[in-house]
Amino acid sequence: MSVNLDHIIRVSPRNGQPIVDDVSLTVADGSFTALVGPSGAGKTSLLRIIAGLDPHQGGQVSIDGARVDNLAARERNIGFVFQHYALFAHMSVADNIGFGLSIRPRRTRPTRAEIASRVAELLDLMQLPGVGGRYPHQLSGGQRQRVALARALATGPRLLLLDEPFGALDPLVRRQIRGWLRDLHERLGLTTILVTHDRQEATELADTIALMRHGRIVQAGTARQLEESPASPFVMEFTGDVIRIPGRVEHGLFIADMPDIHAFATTGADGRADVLIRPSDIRLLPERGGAMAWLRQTRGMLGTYDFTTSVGIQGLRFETVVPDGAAPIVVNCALDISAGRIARDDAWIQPVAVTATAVPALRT
Ligand SMILES: Nc1ncnc2c1ncn2[C@@H]1O[C@H](COP(=O)(O)OP(=O)(O)OP(=O)(O)O)[C@@H](O)[C@H]1O
Repeated sequence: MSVNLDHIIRVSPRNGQPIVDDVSLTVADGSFTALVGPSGAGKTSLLRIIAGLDPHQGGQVSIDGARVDNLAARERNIGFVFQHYALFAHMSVADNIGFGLSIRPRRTRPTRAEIASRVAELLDLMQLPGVGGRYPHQLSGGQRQRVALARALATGPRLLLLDEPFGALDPLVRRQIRGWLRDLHERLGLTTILVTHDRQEATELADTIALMRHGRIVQAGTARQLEESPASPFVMEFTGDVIRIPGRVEHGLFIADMPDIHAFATTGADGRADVLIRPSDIRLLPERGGAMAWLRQTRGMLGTYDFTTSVGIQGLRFETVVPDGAAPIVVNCALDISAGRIARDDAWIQPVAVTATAVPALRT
């Protein structure tokens, strides 16, 4: 099932402020999409609008090309699982899973035998054979969430919405469940939208990641696209480790405030600016400055350095490639940060590195 969101707006019923602010997104049939972003970004709200659980004040939601804005949640045939979408404690696992089928109107309701057979099939699919007679409190957290998934899938939806379904599970179980969920998604030909705080989880599971902030989607694409071509400094900081180095652009050069960092050419306009760089893109240049870098630990080709400038400024710690033949303490060194991106006020003034033409560090 494809999902198309067209300029969706939802305002807070409390204060009229936008919660979802002009969001457009296309989710392809059979794809796995992750909605990520900081707390309060509007991820859950967007999911609830798709599910039909919350109203929206502007825009259109279409599923498989047909508008569903006026359809109630149960008419959309969507499966959803929320982190705290508790199972019915007084019902057995089998009754929990079969619940959605058993409350259907008489003319579309399957027989008891058909429901039992569907429940057994789902328990098998969830790798939970033999637990149908147990009660939720007799299951582990991971098992309970799989039962919640089985319940969501019982009516045969082709669209599955998951809101932090594994948020309460311990990291090991969480990782195991990930592989299994992706497999389930493929096998059942589902279209899945997952809300998660966990960047790693989104990267491992999803074909498309939509990063939200302040009710908007700031960038949507593959994990690689977001990491390699972040649309803004916020996206770069959200998608991996970043070091921010303050400085200024002057006459076509970025000049860091800190000494022993080589200035480099930029096309950005003059004024205050920051370089944002992945630590592994920082190059340590022995014999090219007056600073000292102390190798704290190594990991393969990479080393974690503490960098102290020639005027004694400390505090820059980064993991990067250990230069050939470098001693554990590299004296008289400088840094090349020309592989970074230059930002001003949360926007790029130079989103990609201009081919490095680093000039010697200025001693300021
Ligand atoms: N029913 C509501 N009434 C008023 N405000 C709401 C309502 N639902 C959500 N909000 C507000 O909308 C904003 C977005 O909330 P939402 O839960 O969608 O964000 P989120 O990105 O899912 O956050 P989290 O990751 O913490 O779950 C928040 O500021 C929240 O307080």
